[in-house]
Amino acid sequence: MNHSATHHPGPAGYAHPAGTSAIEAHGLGKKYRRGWALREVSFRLPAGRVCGLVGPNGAGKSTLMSLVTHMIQPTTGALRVFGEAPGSQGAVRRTAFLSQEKPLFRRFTVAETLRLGRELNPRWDQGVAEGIVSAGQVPLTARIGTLSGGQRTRVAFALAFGKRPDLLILDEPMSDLDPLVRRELMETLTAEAAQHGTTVLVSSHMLAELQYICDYLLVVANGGLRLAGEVDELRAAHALLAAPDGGPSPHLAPHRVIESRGAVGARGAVGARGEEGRTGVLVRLGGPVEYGAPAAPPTLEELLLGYLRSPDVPALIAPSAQPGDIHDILTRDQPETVTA
Ligand SMILES: Nc1ncnc2c1ncn2[C@@H]1O[C@H](COP(=O)(O)OP(=O)(O)OP(=O)(O)O)[C@@H](O)[C@H]1O
Repeated sequence: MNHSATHHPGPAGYAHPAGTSAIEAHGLGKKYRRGWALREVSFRLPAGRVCGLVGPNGAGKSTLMSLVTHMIQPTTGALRVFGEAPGSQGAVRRTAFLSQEKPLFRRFTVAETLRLGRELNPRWDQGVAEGIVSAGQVPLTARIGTLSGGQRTRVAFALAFGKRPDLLILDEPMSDLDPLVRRELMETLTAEAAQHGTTVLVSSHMLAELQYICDYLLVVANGGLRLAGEVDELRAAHALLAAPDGGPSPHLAPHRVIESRGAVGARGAVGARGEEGRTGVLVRLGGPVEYGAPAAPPTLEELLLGYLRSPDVPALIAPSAQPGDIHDILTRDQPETVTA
Protein backbone atom coordinates (compact mmCIF):
# COMPACT_ATOMS: atom_id res chain seq x y z
CA MET A 1 0.00 0.00 0.00
CA ASN A 2 1.31 3.36 -0.96
CA HIS A 3 1.57 5.86 1.86
CA SER A 4 2.85 8.81 -0.11
CA ALA A 5 2.34 12.07 1.70
CA THR A 6 1.27 13.97 -1.40
CA HIS A 7 -0.53 11.55 -3.68
CA HIS A 8 -2.17 8.21 -3.57
CA PRO A 9 -1.08 6.91 -6.93
CA GLY A 10 -1.70 3.27 -7.66
CA PRO A 11 -0.13 0.97 -10.19
CA ALA A 12 -1.66 3.07 -12.95
CA GLY A 13 -0.22 6.18 -11.31
CA TYR A 14 -3.53 8.00 -10.97
CA ALA A 15 -3.11 11.31 -9.14
CA HIS A 16 -5.64 14.04 -8.44
CA PRO A 17 -4.75 17.69 -8.93
CA ALA A 18 -3.11 18.89 -5.74
CA GLY A 19 -5.59 20.35 -3.28
CA THR A 20 -8.71 18.59 -4.59
CA SER A 21 -11.02 17.76 -1.68
CA ALA A 22 -13.41 14.83 -1.84
CA ILE A 23 -15.12 15.92 1.38
CA GLU A 24 -14.92 19.20 3.22
CA ALA A 25 -16.75 19.81 6.49
CA HIS A 26 -16.87 23.01 8.45
CA GLY A 27 -18.48 23.25 11.88
CA LEU A 28 -20.63 20.26 10.98
CA GLY A 29 -23.18 19.24 13.60
CA LYS A 30 -26.17 16.94 13.84
CA LYS A 31 -28.60 17.04 16.73
CA TYR A 32 -31.19 14.35 17.26
CA ARG A 33 -33.92 14.53 19.86
CA ARG A 34 -31.65 12.80 22.35
CA GLY A 35 -28.85 15.26 21.78
CA TRP A 36 -25.87 15.96 19.58
CA ALA A 37 -24.61 12.96 17.60
CA LEU A 38 -21.94 15.07 15.91
CA ARG A 39 -20.70 18.47 16.96
CA GLU A 40 -18.38 21.11 15.47
CA VAL A 41 -16.67 18.70 13.09
CA SER A 42 -14.28 20.34 10.62
CA PHE A 43 -11.95 18.51 8.26
CA ARG A 44 -11.10 17.86 4.65
CA LEU A 45 -10.50 14.51 3.02
CA PRO A 46 -8.19 14.96 0.02
CA ALA A 47 -9.35 13.18 -3.13
CA GLY A 48 -7.87 9.79 -3.90
CA ARG A 49 -7.29 8.62 -0.33
CA VAL A 50 -8.53 5.46 1.32
CA CYS A 51 -9.68 6.80 4.66
CA GLY A 52 -10.53 4.75 7.73
CA LEU A 53 -13.33 6.16 9.90
CA VAL A 54 -12.84 4.83 13.40
CA GLY A 55 -14.57 5.38 16.72
CA PRO A 56 -16.39 3.62 19.53
CA ASN A 57 -20.03 2.54 19.20
CA GLY A 58 -22.28 5.58 19.05
CA ALA A 59 -19.39 7.95 18.26
CA GLY A 60 -21.11 9.44 15.20
CA LYS A 61 -19.57 7.51 12.29
CA SER A 62 -22.84 6.49 10.62
CA THR A 63 -24.20 9.98 11.23
CA LEU A 64 -21.24 11.47 9.36
CA MET A 65 -21.70 9.04 6.48
CA SER A 66 -25.43 9.77 6.32
CA LEU A 67 -24.69 13.49 6.13
CA VAL A 68 -22.19 13.03 3.30
CA THR A 69 -24.69 10.88 1.37
CA HIS A 70 -27.51 13.35 2.08
CA MET A 71 -29.67 10.82 3.88
CA ILE A 72 -29.94 13.33 6.71
CA GLN A 73 -29.36 17.08 6.86
CA PRO A 74 -26.95 18.83 9.21
CA THR A 75 -28.20 20.92 12.13
CA THR A 76 -25.18 23.22 11.85
CA GLY A 77 -22.26 23.83 9.55
CA ALA A 78 -21.37 23.30 5.93
CA LEU A 79 -20.45 20.17 4.02
CA ARG A 80 -19.18 19.72 0.46
CA VAL A 81 -18.59 16.64 -1.69
CA PHE A 82 -16.15 17.46 -4.50
CA GLY A 83 -17.05 21.09 -3.90
CA GLU A 84 -20.80 20.53 -4.24
CA ALA A 85 -23.62 20.24 -1.74
CA PRO A 86 -24.47 16.66 -0.75
CA GLY A 87 -27.71 15.82 -2.54
CA SER A 88 -26.83 17.93 -5.57
CA GLN A 89 -26.89 16.05 -8.85
CA GLY A 90 -23.13 16.26 -9.17
CA ALA A 91 -22.43 14.90 -5.69
CA VAL A 92 -25.01 12.10 -5.93
CA ARG A 93 -23.76 10.98 -9.34
CA ARG A 94 -20.19 10.69 -8.04
CA THR A 95 -20.94 8.90 -4.76
CA ALA A 96 -21.74 5.27 -3.93
CA PHE A 97 -22.80 4.20 -0.46
CA LEU A 98 -22.73 0.72 0.98
CA SER A 99 -24.73 0.92 4.20
CA GLN A 100 -24.67 -1.57 7.06
CA GLU A 101 -28.12 -2.83 6.02
CA LYS A 102 -27.06 -3.44 2.39
CA PRO A 103 -30.58 -3.14 1.02
CA LEU A 104 -31.13 -5.41 -1.99
CA PHE A 105 -34.34 -6.77 -3.53
CA ARG A 106 -34.63 -10.29 -2.16
CA ARG A 107 -36.70 -11.56 -5.07
CA PHE A 108 -34.31 -10.31 -7.74
CA THR A 109 -31.66 -12.66 -9.07
CA VAL A 110 -28.02 -11.59 -8.91
CA ALA A 111 -28.08 -10.91 -12.68
CA GLU A 112 -31.23 -8.80 -12.34
CA THR A 113 -29.64 -6.87 -9.49
CA LEU A 114 -26.60 -6.05 -11.63
CA ARG A 115 -28.86 -5.14 -14.57
CA LEU A 116 -30.67 -2.66 -12.35
CA GLY A 117 -27.28 -1.20 -11.39
CA ARG A 118 -26.44 -0.83 -15.04
CA GLU A 119 -29.73 0.89 -15.85
CA LEU A 120 -29.47 3.33 -12.99
CA ASN A 121 -25.83 4.30 -13.42
CA PRO A 122 -24.46 5.86 -16.59
CA ARG A 123 -20.85 5.02 -15.61
CA TRP A 124 -21.66 1.40 -14.84
CA ASP A 125 -18.81 -1.10 -15.25
CA GLN A 126 -20.35 -4.53 -15.82
CA GLY A 127 -16.93 -6.25 -15.97
CA VAL A 128 -15.95 -5.07 -12.50
CA ALA A 129 -19.33 -5.96 -11.00
CA GLU A 130 -19.47 -9.42 -12.58
CA GLY A 131 -15.84 -10.08 -11.64
CA ILE A 132 -16.56 -9.45 -7.96
CA VAL A 133 -19.62 -11.70 -8.03
CA SER A 134 -17.95 -14.54 -9.93
CA ALA A 135 -14.81 -14.46 -7.74
CA GLY A 136 -17.09 -15.66 -4.93
CA GLN A 137 -18.78 -18.28 -7.11
CA VAL A 138 -22.12 -16.60 -6.50
CA PRO A 139 -24.41 -17.86 -9.30
CA LEU A 140 -25.88 -15.07 -11.42
CA THR A 141 -29.18 -16.97 -11.48
CA ALA A 142 -29.52 -17.19 -7.67
CA ARG A 143 -32.14 -15.06 -5.97
CA ILE A 144 -30.79 -12.56 -3.44
CA GLY A 145 -33.08 -13.96 -0.74
CA THR A 146 -31.42 -17.38 -0.99
CA LEU A 147 -27.84 -16.09 -0.56
CA SER A 148 -25.84 -16.22 2.66
CA GLY A 149 -25.16 -12.95 4.47
CA GLY A 150 -21.60 -12.85 3.17
CA GLN A 151 -22.69 -13.58 -0.40
CA ARG A 152 -25.23 -10.75 -0.20
CA THR A 153 -22.48 -8.45 1.00
CA ARG A 154 -20.43 -9.48 -2.02
CA VAL A 155 -23.29 -8.57 -4.37
CA ALA A 156 -23.69 -5.24 -2.58
CA PHE A 157 -19.94 -4.64 -3.07
CA ALA A 158 -20.31 -5.46 -6.77
CA LEU A 159 -23.13 -2.89 -7.06
CA ALA A 160 -21.08 -0.23 -5.28
CA PHE A 161 -17.91 -0.83 -7.34
CA GLY A 162 -19.84 -1.24 -10.59
CA LYS A 163 -21.15 2.26 -10.18
CA ARG A 164 -17.54 3.45 -10.67
CA PRO A 165 -17.96 6.19 -8.10
CA ASP A 166 -15.44 8.92 -7.36
CA LEU A 167 -16.34 8.62 -3.68
CA LEU A 168 -17.12 5.23 -2.21
CA ILE A 169 -18.55 5.17 1.30
CA LEU A 170 -18.56 1.87 3.14
CA ASP A 171 -20.23 1.54 6.53
CA GLU A 172 -18.68 -1.43 8.34
CA PRO A 173 -18.60 -3.52 5.19
CA MET A 174 -16.56 -6.43 6.56
CA SER A 175 -18.45 -7.59 9.60
CA ASP A 176 -20.17 -10.60 8.02
CA LEU A 177 -17.36 -11.73 5.74
CA ASP A 178 -15.04 -14.63 6.41
CA PRO A 179 -11.33 -13.71 6.71
CA LEU A 180 -10.38 -14.85 3.21
CA VAL A 181 -13.24 -13.01 1.52
CA ARG A 182 -12.43 -9.96 3.60
CA ARG A 183 -8.89 -9.99 2.38
CA GLU A 184 -9.92 -10.54 -1.24
CA LEU A 185 -12.46 -7.70 -1.22
CA MET A 186 -9.99 -5.41 0.54
CA GLU A 187 -7.48 -6.11 -2.22
CA THR A 188 -10.13 -5.37 -4.84
CA LEU A 189 -10.91 -2.15 -3.02
CA THR A 190 -7.34 -0.90 -2.85
CA ALA A 191 -6.60 -1.92 -6.45
CA GLU A 192 -9.73 -0.21 -7.78
CA ALA A 193 -9.10 2.88 -5.69
CA ALA A 194 -5.50 3.14 -6.83
CA GLN A 195 -6.29 2.52 -10.49
CA HIS A 196 -9.18 4.96 -10.75
CA GLY A 197 -8.27 7.48 -8.05
CA THR A 198 -11.42 6.62 -6.11
CA THR A 199 -11.72 8.20 -2.70
CA VAL A 200 -12.88 5.68 -0.12
CA LEU A 201 -14.31 6.40 3.32
CA VAL A 202 -14.63 3.13 5.22
CA SER A 203 -15.81 2.75 8.80
CA SER A 204 -14.60 -0.28 10.66
CA HIS A 205 -13.91 -1.66 14.09
CA MET A 206 -11.29 -4.01 12.64
CA LEU A 207 -8.26 -1.94 13.46
CA ALA A 208 -5.60 -4.43 12.46
CA GLU A 209 -7.07 -4.72 8.97
CA LEU A 210 -7.43 -1.02 8.44
CA GLN A 211 -3.68 -0.60 8.35
CA TYR A 212 -3.52 -2.68 5.18
CA ILE A 213 -5.96 -0.52 3.26
CA CYS A 214 -5.95 3.00 4.68
CA ASP A 215 -3.55 5.84 4.04
CA TYR A 216 -5.81 8.38 5.72
CA LEU A 217 -7.63 8.45 9.02
CA LEU A 218 -10.56 10.09 10.78
CA VAL A 219 -11.13 9.18 14.42
CA VAL A 220 -14.33 10.29 16.13
CA ALA A 221 -15.37 9.98 19.76
CA ASN A 222 -18.36 11.43 21.60
CA GLY A 223 -19.52 13.22 18.46
CA GLY A 224 -16.23 15.06 17.96
CA LEU A 225 -13.28 14.61 15.67
CA ARG A 226 -10.19 13.45 17.60
CA LEU A 227 -7.68 12.69 14.89
CA ALA A 228 -7.53 13.45 11.18
CA GLY A 229 -4.79 13.20 8.61
CA GLU A 230 -2.42 10.99 6.65
CA VAL A 231 -1.65 7.78 8.48
CA ASP A 232 2.04 8.51 8.08
CA GLU A 233 1.85 12.10 9.32
CA LEU A 234 -0.24 11.03 12.32
CA ARG A 235 2.12 8.19 13.21
CA ALA A 236 5.10 10.52 12.88
CA ALA A 237 3.44 12.96 15.28
CA HIS A 238 3.44 10.33 18.02
CA ALA A 239 5.82 7.98 19.73
CA LEU A 240 5.50 4.92 21.83
CA LEU A 241 7.92 5.27 24.72
CA ALA A 242 8.70 1.95 26.25
CA ALA A 243 10.44 1.11 29.51
CA PRO A 244 11.45 -2.32 30.74
CA ASP A 245 9.07 -3.86 33.27
CA GLY A 246 9.68 -2.22 36.62
CA GLY A 247 12.27 0.06 35.07
CA PRO A 248 12.35 3.83 35.17
CA SER A 249 9.50 5.73 33.51
CA PRO A 250 10.37 7.20 30.15
CA HIS A 251 11.11 10.91 30.10
CA LEU A 252 7.82 12.52 29.02
CA ALA A 253 8.41 16.28 28.80
CA PRO A 254 7.70 18.05 26.47
CA HIS A 255 5.25 15.54 25.04
CA ARG A 256 1.52 15.11 25.66
CA VAL A 257 0.59 11.75 27.11
CA ILE A 258 -2.25 10.12 25.18
CA GLU A 259 -2.23 6.87 27.08
CA SER A 260 -0.08 5.48 29.81
CA ARG A 261 -0.60 1.91 30.81
CA GLY A 262 1.15 -1.32 31.43
CA ALA A 263 0.35 -2.52 27.98
CA VAL A 264 0.02 -0.40 24.89
CA GLY A 265 -1.03 -2.12 21.71
CA ALA A 266 -2.89 -5.25 20.85
CA ARG A 267 -0.72 -7.83 22.60
CA GLY A 268 1.06 -5.95 25.30
CA ALA A 269 3.46 -3.06 25.12
CA VAL A 270 4.66 -2.64 21.56
CA GLY A 271 3.38 -6.19 21.29
CA ALA A 272 2.70 -5.87 17.61
CA ARG A 273 6.46 -6.03 17.16
CA GLY A 274 6.78 -9.02 19.40
CA GLU A 275 8.53 -7.15 22.21
CA GLU A 276 6.17 -8.09 24.99
CA GLY A 277 6.66 -7.41 28.68
CA ARG A 278 7.48 -3.71 28.55
CA THR A 279 5.43 -0.82 29.80
CA GLY A 280 4.55 1.80 27.27
CA VAL A 281 3.39 5.38 27.03
CA LEU A 282 1.83 6.72 23.86
CA VAL A 283 2.69 10.39 23.49
CA ARG A 284 1.91 13.14 21.02
CA LEU A 285 5.28 14.66 20.31
CA GLY A 286 5.89 18.14 21.64
CA GLY A 287 9.52 18.18 20.57
CA PRO A 288 12.08 16.10 18.73
CA VAL A 289 12.48 12.48 19.66
CA GLU A 290 15.05 9.98 18.59
CA TYR A 291 13.54 6.75 17.44
CA GLY A 292 15.22 3.57 18.44
CA ALA A 293 14.90 2.10 21.96
CA PRO A 294 13.08 3.24 23.96
CA ALA A 295 11.04 5.34 21.47
CA ALA A 296 9.31 4.05 18.36
CA PRO A 297 6.57 5.37 16.09
CA PRO A 298 3.32 3.61 16.99
CA THR A 299 1.70 1.25 14.52
CA LEU A 300 -1.66 2.41 13.23
CA GLU A 301 -3.35 -0.09 15.52
CA GLU A 302 -1.46 1.16 18.57
CA LEU A 303 -2.31 4.75 17.70
CA LEU A 304 -6.00 3.92 17.26
CA LEU A 305 -6.20 1.90 20.45
CA GLY A 306 -4.57 4.73 22.38
CA TYR A 307 -7.09 7.28 21.10
CA LEU A 308 -10.07 4.96 21.52
CA ARG A 309 -9.11 4.39 25.16
CA SER A 310 -8.57 8.11 25.73
CA PRO A 311 -11.51 9.78 23.98
CA ASP A 312 -11.08 13.12 25.75
CA VAL A 313 -7.59 14.07 24.60
CA PRO A 314 -7.51 17.29 22.53
CA ALA A 315 -8.01 16.77 18.81
CA LEU A 316 -5.13 16.61 16.36
CA ILE A 317 -6.09 17.70 12.85
CA ALA A 318 -3.02 17.32 10.66
CA PRO A 319 -2.30 20.07 8.10
CA SER A 320 -3.52 18.00 5.14
CA ALA A 321 -6.91 17.52 6.87
CA GLN A 322 -7.55 21.15 7.73
CA PRO A 323 -10.44 22.55 5.72
CA GLY A 324 -10.30 25.72 3.69
CA ASP A 325 -11.83 28.97 4.76
CA ILE A 326 -15.54 28.68 5.60
CA HIS A 327 -16.24 31.71 3.41
CA ASP A 328 -14.73 29.94 0.41
CA ILE A 329 -17.10 27.04 0.97
CA LEU A 330 -20.18 29.21 1.44
CA THR A 331 -19.48 31.69 -1.35
CA ARG A 332 -19.25 28.83 -3.83
CA ASP A 333 -22.96 28.35 -3.05
CA GLN A 334 -24.19 31.91 -3.13
CA PRO A 335 -22.00 33.96 -5.44
CA GLU A 336 -24.68 36.60 -6.07
CA THR A 337 -25.31 37.40 -2.42
CA VAL A 338 -21.70 38.16 -1.60
CA THR A 339 -21.13 41.87 -1.37
CA ALA A 340 -17.62 42.23 0.02
N1 LIG B 1 -32.11 8.45 14.02
C1 LIG B 1 -31.60 8.72 15.21
N2 LIG B 1 -32.36 9.27 16.18
C2 LIG B 1 -31.85 9.55 17.39
N3 LIG B 1 -30.57 9.33 17.76
C3 LIG B 1 -29.76 8.78 16.83
C4 LIG B 1 -30.22 8.44 15.52
N4 LIG B 1 -29.19 7.92 14.84
C5 LIG B 1 -28.12 7.92 15.67
N5 LIG B 1 -28.47 8.44 16.87
C6 LIG B 1 -27.57 8.62 18.02
O1 LIG B 1 -26.47 9.39 17.59
C7 LIG B 1 -25.26 8.89 18.16
C8 LIG B 1 -24.28 8.51 17.06
O2 LIG B 1 -24.78 7.37 16.38
P1 LIG B 1 -24.06 6.74 15.10
O3 LIG B 1 -24.99 5.68 14.56
O4 LIG B 1 -23.66 7.83 14.18
O5 LIG B 1 -22.76 6.09 15.76
P2 LIG B 1 -21.67 5.08 15.12
O6 LIG B 1 -20.34 5.70 15.42
O7 LIG B 1 -21.98 4.80 13.71
O8 LIG B 1 -21.85 3.81 16.05
P3 LIG B 1 -21.63 2.21 15.74
O9 LIG B 1 -20.15 1.98 15.77
O10 LIG B 1 -22.31 1.60 16.92
O11 LIG B 1 -22.28 1.89 14.43
C9 LIG B 1 -25.65 7.74 19.06
O12 LIG B 1 -25.78 8.23 20.37
C10 LIG B 1 -27.01 7.31 18.52
O13 LIG B 1 -27.80 6.78 19.55
